[in-house]
Amino acid sequence: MPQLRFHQLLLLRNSRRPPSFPFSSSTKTTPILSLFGSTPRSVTMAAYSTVAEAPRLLFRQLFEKESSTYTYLLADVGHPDKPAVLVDPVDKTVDRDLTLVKELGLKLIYALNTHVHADHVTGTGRIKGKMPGVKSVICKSSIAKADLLVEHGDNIYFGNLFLEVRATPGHTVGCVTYVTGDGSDQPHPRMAFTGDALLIRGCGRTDFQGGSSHQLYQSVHSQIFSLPKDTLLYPAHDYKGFTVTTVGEEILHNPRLTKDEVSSEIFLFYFLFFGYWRKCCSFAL
Ligand SMILES: N[C@@H](CCC(=O)N[C@@H](CSS)C(=O)NCC(=O)O)C(=O)O
Repeated sequence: MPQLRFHQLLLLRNSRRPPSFPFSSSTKTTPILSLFGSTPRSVTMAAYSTVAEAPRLLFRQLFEKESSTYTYLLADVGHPDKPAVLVDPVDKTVDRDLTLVKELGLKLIYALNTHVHADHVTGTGRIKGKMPGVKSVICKSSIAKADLLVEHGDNIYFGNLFLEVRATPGHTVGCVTYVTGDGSDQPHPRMAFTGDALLIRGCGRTDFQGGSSHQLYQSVHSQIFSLPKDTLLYPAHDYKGFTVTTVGEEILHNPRLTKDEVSSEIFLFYFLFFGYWRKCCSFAL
C-alpha cells in the first residue's frame, strides 16, 4: 500500500463503508469505537505501525453443546495489551471462556452480541459481573440495554484490528453481522460473524417476534453475499456439526437463500411448518 497522507487515510476509511442497508434511510457517517483515544490516532497507527505493533489476530471458536451455540474469541496479539473481544458469549460457558482469556494473557474489552435472544445475551451480564471493565455491545435497533449501542457502518476497534457492524435483520429486528475490517493490515480472508442471520446451509428462523423472512433474505443478499467469495462465515449455531463456511459456498449451496426470494420464502415456510409439525408428532407418540 503506498504511503498516504492522513486525510487520504480518512477518505479510505469512509470509502470502505458496508453497502447501505436496504431498509434504512439514513446516510450517517461512520463513527469509530476505539480503545486508544481519538479516531485519527487509531487510523494513523494502523497505517504506520511498527513490526511490534502490527495487528495479529488470535482466533478461537468455542462451542456450548446444550444450545449448539458458538462463541468467538478474537484478539490483537500484535498489540502490547493483547485486547480481545468475545462474540455471543453463553452464560453456561462464561467460566470456561474467561479462563481461556486469562490463560492466553488477553485483555477482554468487549462482549459483543449479534442479537437479543436469551441464548446469547445472558452470558454478557455474567461476564460484566466477573470483569466490570468489560463493555457490553449490541445494536441500537435491538432496543436492548448495553454499554455501547452500535449501528450499521460503525467500526469496533480492539487494538489495531476492527470489526465492521452490518445490519442483518430478519431473525430479529436488531440482528447484526460483525465483519473483520477491510484493509491490508486486517485479516485475510475476511471473517463474518453472522449470528442467527445466516447458518451453514440454513438461516435463523423467522417465526419469532420481530422475524421477517423478506427482511432476512434481503439482509443476507445485500450484507453477507456481497462480501468477497472467500470470506469465512461463522454462525452463532450449528446443529449438524459444521464449523465454518464461505460466502462462495453458501451462494452455491444454501437451500434457503440461493433461490429467488419468492421460492425461498415458500421453501422456508414448508421447511419450518413441516419441521415443527413432525417434532410435535414425535412428542405425541
Ligand atoms: N432447528 C433447531 C431448533 C433450535 C432453533 O430453533 N434454533 C434457532 C436459533 S436459536 S433462536 C434457529 O433459528 N434455527 C434455525 C432453524 O432452521 O430452525 C434444532 O435442530 O434443534
